[in-house]
Amino acid sequence: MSHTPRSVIEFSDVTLRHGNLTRLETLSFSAGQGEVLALLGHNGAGKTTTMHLILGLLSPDSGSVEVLGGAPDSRHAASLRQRLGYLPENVSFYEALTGLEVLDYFARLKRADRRQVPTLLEKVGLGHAARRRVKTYSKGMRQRLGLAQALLGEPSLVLLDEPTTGLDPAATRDFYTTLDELRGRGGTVVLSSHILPGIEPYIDRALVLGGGQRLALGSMATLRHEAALPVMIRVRGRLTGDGWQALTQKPEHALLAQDASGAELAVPEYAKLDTLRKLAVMHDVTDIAVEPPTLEHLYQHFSRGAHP
Ligand SMILES: Nc1ncnc2c1ncn2[C@@H]1O[C@H](COP(=O)(O)OP(=O)(O)OP(=O)(O)O)[C@@H](O)[C@H]1O
Repeated sequence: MSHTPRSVIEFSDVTLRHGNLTRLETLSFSAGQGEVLALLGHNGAGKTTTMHLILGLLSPDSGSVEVLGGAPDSRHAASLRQRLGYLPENVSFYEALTGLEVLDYFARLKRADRRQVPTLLEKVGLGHAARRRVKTYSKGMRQRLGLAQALLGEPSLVLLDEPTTGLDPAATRDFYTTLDELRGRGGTVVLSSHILPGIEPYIDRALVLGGGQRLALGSMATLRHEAALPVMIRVRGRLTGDGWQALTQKPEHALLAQDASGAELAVPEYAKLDTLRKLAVMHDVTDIAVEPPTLEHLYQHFSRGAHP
């Protein structure tokens, strides 16, 4: 029997203005239990505003926001705070405290079990630096401490604003592995990111915002289907035969580059298999690689022309 995940976040036609400025306009989306949703958008697109509405720090002018079964700007806020973790965009801590002391302080604030503090520091790779003062931490170490803070109390929902800023590639991978664990135990994650390469395997859906509006929402498969961008086919070999000439002259094929070692063809999805079949039997073809549009391509496609 198929199981529909419970909705953890529900935005219905949310509009928020500030004077003449529209920060969000009729934004609707939901996020389910155990889902990782990425918020993507240029500077000023409305990502942080969306997070602040989820946190109850802002209230919509019209429309409604529901988080874990209630409005976050209502009396529901107190119980919500216990079940929610948040890593703000610019994280800062008391410099004179050690990592252990900082996290212990936040555990007390959040009324979370303080015994989990050393384990969390280990989990984010700060075990060795737990007793060092935060002022000696690098940017990446501060970011890891911020993540540990957001994970205190096993939250049902975690909001992460630009979480991988300042992290090196290994730390970014560790970070996403931690998110996978969270998702594995049914936690919901909403993260905003400018750093697109590499995040595809870890997110379930992406919400592309522009000028406070929803420009696209869906899984990679849905976004690829909607964008209908061509697939890139890289062919290796000395491509001179009649078959190759005929293929590149097809109106739906775009020959992007060609030299003595090979060529790049952009082909619509519907023509992909037919093209591959033809390439596979050509004697001058020695290798074929197929690259579907990446999240970065899709993001560029959907946010083209969007104003902040
Ligand atoms: N405190 C504020 N008062 C008034 N307007 C604001 C405030 N904060 C943000 N805005 C405006 O709201 C809109 C959305 O901003 P928001 O910070 O949500 O964007 P963002 O997508 O998070 O951008 P960034 O990638 O730069 O963090 C922008 O037009 C911005 O100028």
